[in-house]
Amino acid sequence: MADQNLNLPKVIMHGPPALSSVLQPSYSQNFHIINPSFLPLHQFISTHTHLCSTVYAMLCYPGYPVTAHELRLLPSLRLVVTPSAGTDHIDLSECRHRGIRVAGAGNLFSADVADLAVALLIDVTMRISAADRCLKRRTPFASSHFPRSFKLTGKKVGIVGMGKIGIEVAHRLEAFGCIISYNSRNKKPLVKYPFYSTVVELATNNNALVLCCALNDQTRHTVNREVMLALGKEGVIVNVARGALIEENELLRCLMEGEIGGAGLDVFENEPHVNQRFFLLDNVVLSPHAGFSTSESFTGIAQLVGRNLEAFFSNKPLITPVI
Ligand SMILES: O=CC(=O)O
Repeated sequence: MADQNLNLPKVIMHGPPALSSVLQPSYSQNFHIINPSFLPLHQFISTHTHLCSTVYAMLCYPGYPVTAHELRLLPSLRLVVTPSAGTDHIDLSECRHRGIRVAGAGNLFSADVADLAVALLIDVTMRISAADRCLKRRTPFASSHFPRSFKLTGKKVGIVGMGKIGIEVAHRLEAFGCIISYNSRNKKPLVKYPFYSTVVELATNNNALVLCCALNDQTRHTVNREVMLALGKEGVIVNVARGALIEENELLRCLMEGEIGGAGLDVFENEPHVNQRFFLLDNVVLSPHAGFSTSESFTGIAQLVGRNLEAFFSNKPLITPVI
């Protein structure tokens, strides 16, 4: 445990052992940080029942589920903070039910994630990573051996999820002369782009799909074989949201059989595991869930997490509330 001062408000970590680095040292001094380190949360709590009975806040991390079970283990818990925009690892309805507040990353990563989405789309359509691999294998002057790339200018791009990230992607792609349309839970009155009420229709009418929506029971596996076939043989899928939005085995099959043109993926269905069949495909560009790991944003999130904890323990409004 990093801090033995039992008079400070207790914050329990639920994530990778290095999760405490998501809090600036200046903030850490204000809290009694409890870090189970390599122990699973439930095991740590069952051997430290007394200590954990007065934990009011949890700092969690995507990939480490905060289910009704974990929440029940901490009877005094009143706040969950995640250093992420996505909250699919947290049982929000149980939090609501128990009156537990939740704070996230707000808009902090939107620009970085949108930049990465556009970078992946450019890379897949212009075959930059594939060309780089080709030259480095010392293939004699690559361009004559190399399959033709595609223009991005003038392409029709459908965005799934027109939230903070989706809108940033749309603005960037407009500068490339792309024609934007979108799908989301509901048509957004303030969004000027054409709306399609299903992802299949969006795919039918576009050359590329960029996935920017939240993962939930309605959106899980929203990109299935029907969507991929509707997108077509030159279609490209970019995913910077959550891996389980796509039926990954179908994606692999469609990529291998040439049913779609390519994919740019920052997220995977079984993270941190990445299906190795992707490594064999030249029409795929991969990134290790890095949309939110710029140095600037890392510094920003370490401050934001601390500010949310401070606000909560001083009875002030959360800075970036989810609920
Ligand atoms: O995946 C990253 C995030 O949800 O912020």
